[in-house]
Amino acid sequence: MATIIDGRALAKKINAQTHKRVAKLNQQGIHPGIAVVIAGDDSASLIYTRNKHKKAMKLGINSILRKFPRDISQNELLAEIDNLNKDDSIDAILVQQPLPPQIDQKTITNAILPEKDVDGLNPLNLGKLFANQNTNHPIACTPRGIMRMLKEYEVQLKGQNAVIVGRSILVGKPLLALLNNADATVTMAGRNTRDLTKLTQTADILIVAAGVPHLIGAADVKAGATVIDVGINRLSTGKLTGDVDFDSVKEKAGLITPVPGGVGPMTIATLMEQTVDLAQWRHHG
Ligand SMILES: Nc1nc(=O)c2c([nH]1)NC[C@@H]1CN(c3ccc(C(=O)N[C@@H](CCC(=O)O)C(=O)O)cc3)C=[N+]21
Repeated sequence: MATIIDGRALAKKINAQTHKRVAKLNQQGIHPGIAVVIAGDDSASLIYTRNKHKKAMKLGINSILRKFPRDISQNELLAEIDNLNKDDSIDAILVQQPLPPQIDQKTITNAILPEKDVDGLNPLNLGKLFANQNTNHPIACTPRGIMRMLKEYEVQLKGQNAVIVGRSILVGKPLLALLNNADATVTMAGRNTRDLTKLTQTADILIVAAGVPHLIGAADVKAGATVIDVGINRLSTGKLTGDVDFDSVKEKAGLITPVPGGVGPMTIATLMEQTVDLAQWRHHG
């Protein structure tokens, strides 16, 4: 029976620290602010947006939401980002993914000032991450939150086999760099991977971000492994479920994150923390 990683408890601890940091910055006349831009009505994005907004208010972070219809043009969206880049009250800009098909994700990502890129997706920030530069640069919040959980639960990374299922720019790729920088032996798998089961069975650390409900069952997992479930799937019953069959895998894994209550709250806490980081870096270097 695995130890269940309590993402909510750790997020609470981080949020308390963030709250204190915000109060301190306020005394120096600095008021951290985040802008979230959303186009369309993807359900995961709406959950995220709602939770984020509530949390920001609670921690004293200014939060503005710019919501656009799904038929917004790329130029309109770029103009909005340009305004936020120039707005001195905004430290962090997050453009929700996925974007509607008429909009090129890379063009949008490149338009966000690297100093305000709270998702860490701008090529300059991604480059610093892959180059393992220990300078102040933002890192995608879900991967950073996952690394924080692994640290909290004292999961050894050096020399361990880490398998990431899912190759997205928001989760898989930054995690590849982070785990590699921590001296793990990292394998990236995706929908084209042959014999996924055989590969995941080699994982000491298995991170699943595929967006496929219950993709991973007990037979896919090595006994005692650390299993991190990044999936967030809304079932027709309205229930949230991950990419891992929690009930069976928890009997075999050593450590496991639940959905909800695992990676999700950590992503939000890290987003808040990193918004404050960006405010601090922008004002103090
Ligand atoms: N540019 C961008 N950056 C993102 O980081 C990003 C994104 N776009 N688009 C959407 C996905 C999804 N995502 C979530 C984060 C937290 C919860 C979350 O708070 N989950 C709670 C929710 C529980 C509930 O409300 O029922 C939990 O797992 O316990 C959900 C979803 C971030 N994403």
